[in-house]
Amino acid sequence: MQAARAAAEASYSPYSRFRVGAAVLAGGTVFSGCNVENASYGLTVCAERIAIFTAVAAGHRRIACIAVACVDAEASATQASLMPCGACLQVIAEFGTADTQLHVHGSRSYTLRELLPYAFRLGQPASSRSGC
Ligand SMILES: O=c1ccn([C@H]2C[C@H](O)[C@@H](CO)O2)c(=O)[nH]1
Ligand SMILES: [Zn+2]
Repeated sequence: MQAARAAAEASYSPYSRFRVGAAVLAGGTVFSGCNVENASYGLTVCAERIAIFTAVAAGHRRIACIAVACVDAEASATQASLMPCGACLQVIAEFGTADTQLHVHGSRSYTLRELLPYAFRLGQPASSRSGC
């Protein structure tokens, strides 16, 4: 959670002014990311996916857990629904397991099973595939 909060400081969020940071534990190393927005709003990528893709780019295929922090949460009227979005849950499903813990905004923790009980999967998970 500390790494997630630190990562949020680099958030590029001039449109939403909503700074989010995420940190994943993979192979004993913490990889972090922040949300990166775009003038073409739909191109925005969440902090969670940046953190996970950074871990994958470093050679990891399995994430142990993920923490997400929004440093602007206290000022936000949407505080009650600060949960990872569906796209990020699907990406967590790709590299985690049903038991992967999500530590959300310092409030409480959830398993992926709780938040995405019916994740879409194609055969073997990415982590156990050989080759690419
Ligand atoms: O779990 C979340 C929810 C939202 N955002 C980002 C996307 C966008 O930049 C801003 C507002 O939705 O927050 C994240 O990074 N992670
Ligand atoms: Zn997301």
